[in-house]
Amino acid sequence: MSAGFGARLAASVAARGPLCAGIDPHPGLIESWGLPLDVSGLERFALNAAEVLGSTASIVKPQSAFFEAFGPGGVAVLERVIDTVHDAGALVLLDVKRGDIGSTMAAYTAAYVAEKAAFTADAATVSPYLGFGSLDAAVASAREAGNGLFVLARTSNPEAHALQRARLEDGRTVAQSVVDAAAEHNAGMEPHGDVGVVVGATVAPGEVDLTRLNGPVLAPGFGAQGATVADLHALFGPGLPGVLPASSRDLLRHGPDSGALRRAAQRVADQLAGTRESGH
Ligand SMILES: O=c1ccn([C@@H]2O[C@H](COP(=O)(O)O)[C@@H](O)[C@H]2O)c(=O)[nH]1
Repeated sequence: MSAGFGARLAASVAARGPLCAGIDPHPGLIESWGLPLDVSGLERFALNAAEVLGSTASIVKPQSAFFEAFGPGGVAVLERVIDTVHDAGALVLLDVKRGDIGSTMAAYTAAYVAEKAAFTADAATVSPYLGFGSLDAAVASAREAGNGLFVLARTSNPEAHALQRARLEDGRTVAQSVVDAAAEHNAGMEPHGDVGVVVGATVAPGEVDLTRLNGPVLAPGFGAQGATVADLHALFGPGLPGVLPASSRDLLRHGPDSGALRRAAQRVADQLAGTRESGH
């Protein structure tokens, strides 16, 4: 078994900074790159983005939905994107947001993050909204394979407020209970555990307490959804400890020119690295 996901992620972030670069081949973006809206256009778009972003960011997050939308041919492109990102030196977080009863989660885990998984991602996003316990077997087999999971806690979209800020009988919010359950899985792991959470960069400061998490935090909503570096500071504190700010459209709009896309990603990576060095 290779080093655990938490350790591999820490090493990659130490080398390249915390930017999580997203590959979301929106139809409008594929067309804006002058490419046809078919599997050949998807392939050129996604492999170009994978080469460039995979050599700049510590972790790259392909959004599976945009590949699935093209059918089996699109899923085959997704497989090649994962290999291309790995060849370029970054980790792969596959954004699939799977959630189901435990026995079905075992099949999703076999697809994405278990030993000899069909897709060779380093981590995948999962939903705890069938009960956090439905993810227990997935956590165990991802960990056994040296891979990780990111559990949706407090997502970046405005529609999530009512559900995720609702209070349980013990007074905690639903989102906080997800963070606390992830923390239990990460307790005692070094440098940190392999069960991350998703907390949108658009969320109001103070809503979730991450102090006991001991795991990574994926923060989408940075860039195209409006959150800024200042918002990241306000929400997560100085130095952004363990936080992976995620940006997709706001980077990809700089293509198809590889140099322009690379410079855009490097600019954001430098901005975030400066944040960590100066601690503000
Ligand atoms: O709370 C969440 C969880 C996941 N996402 C995903 O992240 C990217 C965001 O794309 P942008 O273009 O940077 O807005 C996308 O794949 C979402 O499905 C999220 O936005 N919020």
